[in-house]
Amino acid sequence: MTTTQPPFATTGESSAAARATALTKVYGEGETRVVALDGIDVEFSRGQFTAIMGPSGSGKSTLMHCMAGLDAITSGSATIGDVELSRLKDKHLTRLRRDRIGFVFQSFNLVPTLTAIENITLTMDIAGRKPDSQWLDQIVDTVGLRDRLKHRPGQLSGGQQQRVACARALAGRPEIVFADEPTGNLDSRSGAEILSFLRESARSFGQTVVMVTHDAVAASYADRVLFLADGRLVDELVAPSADRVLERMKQFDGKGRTS
Ligand SMILES: Nc1ncnc2c1ncn2[C@@H]1O[C@H](COP(=O)(O)OP(=O)(O)OP(=O)(O)O)[C@@H](O)[C@H]1O
Repeated sequence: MTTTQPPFATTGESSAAARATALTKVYGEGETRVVALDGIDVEFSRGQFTAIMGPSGSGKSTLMHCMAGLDAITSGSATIGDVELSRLKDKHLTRLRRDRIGFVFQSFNLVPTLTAIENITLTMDIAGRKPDSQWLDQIVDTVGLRDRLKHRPGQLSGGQQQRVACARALAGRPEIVFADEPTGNLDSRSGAEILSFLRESARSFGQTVVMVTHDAVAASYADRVLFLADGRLVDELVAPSADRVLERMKQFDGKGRTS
């Protein structure tokens, strides 16, 4: 069997793990036309943990979906490493998502019939990639799952399930991890563990992480917070505290516009 090099193999020279340039996303047309993203320019540097905040409908999920190749963009560009997503055919986009991007969802999205360790290595098993056992060990220990690896999701608490999902996201050493409200279904203690892990993965492992959240405390774990309103990037806080994030959020009115 011959294996072909994926078209998204890159030199690794780009300093940013991901980048949006004049990224625009329009849904519908005519009366139902919605400009969800309106010319976004943003860079996600390697090893940086970024939180995305903004009022409901401001475009947070759309930005994440477009950057992760889950939604097609209308104009501009979205790149992972040096790869322009809009140039990829579906098959290659699927492969890029599988091999280069890690996902953590609010609802964990684990396979109920598989054990924790089988869930963690599932993506690599599907890709036919052999997990790096030393790396796996390190992740499993960092998330504190060593004694739960043979448990199925139904035998784990929500926090433990989300730790499995985090380990799964990092297992293949992806270019970038996208986390969509990862603590939305967790109590504050379990949430804090997940957020500490995401922060630690950026600091200790150089993992690039982008997280959408509504929670100022969650955002304060990030290196920086981006604020969206009406599909535009309107502000950024570096080394945020929960108080500063809350203060900034108060400047949005109920319709999601900045005051
Ligand atoms: N599939 C779709 N079809 C049409 N409009 C959509 C679609 N997805 C999102 N939108 C619209 O795009 C805009 C941005 O939505 P998006 O879900 O990205 O916002 P959000 O900031 O993630 O909101 P929330 O905080 O409520 O999850 C909204 O006006 C939304 O109604």
